[in-house]
Amino acid sequence: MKLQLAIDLVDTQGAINLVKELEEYIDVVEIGTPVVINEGLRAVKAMKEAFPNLTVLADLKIMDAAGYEVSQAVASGADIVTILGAAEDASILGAVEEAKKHGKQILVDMIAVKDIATRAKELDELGVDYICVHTGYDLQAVGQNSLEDLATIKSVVKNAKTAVAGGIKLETLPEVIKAQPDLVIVGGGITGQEDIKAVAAQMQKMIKQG
Ligand SMILES: O=C([C@H](O)CO)[C@H](O)[C@H](O)COP(=O)(O)O
Repeated sequence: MKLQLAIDLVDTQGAINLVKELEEYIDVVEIGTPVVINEGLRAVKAMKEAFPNLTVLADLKIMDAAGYEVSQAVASGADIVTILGAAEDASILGAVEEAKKHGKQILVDMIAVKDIATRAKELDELGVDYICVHTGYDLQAVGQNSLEDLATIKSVVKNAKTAVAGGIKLETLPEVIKAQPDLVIVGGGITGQEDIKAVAAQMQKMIKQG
């Protein structure tokens, strides 16, 4: 099980400053969708240049023109690129093919997918690397989480790794760990805390203990 730090609400320099403090506790750093919208793929490039040994995920949430968009993210230094599970199969295949060409990976974000079990099975067969259940900010605000969906994808997926994101905090991490995803994605549960180092260190410890 690995820990991914999602960085959403700062600029490129703010993101780099966060990783300077937290690098030793995380396995993957995510340049979040709001950062990409504000700063473009330059944020991904700057992160990879600052931390060449860290796995960098570009949270583009691609919906179309997938091969091209993945190619641009990879050229900017992304190791993993996200696409939406609701995208057409042709887009998913385009993303997978482009990523594989460069030895990179695709994470599918299942946000807003209604039939999680059926779509996860299809995506697994399309050869994606990760399938991620995700409660976005807008549904976190009404108290939802993704634990049930995580159990669902774990029961149908044969090859892809599983991931979970959305509102995970230190207090809810034990429940998430119990469900055994391959990747735990945490944003505000670290970046929004007073002592970000202590929280990240504690999360890393708990995740390593599995
Ligand atoms: O993907 C995300 C969201 O849609 C905003 O882009 C977040 O990175 C993801 O939800 C993790 O962040 P937290 O919910 O703050 O843990």
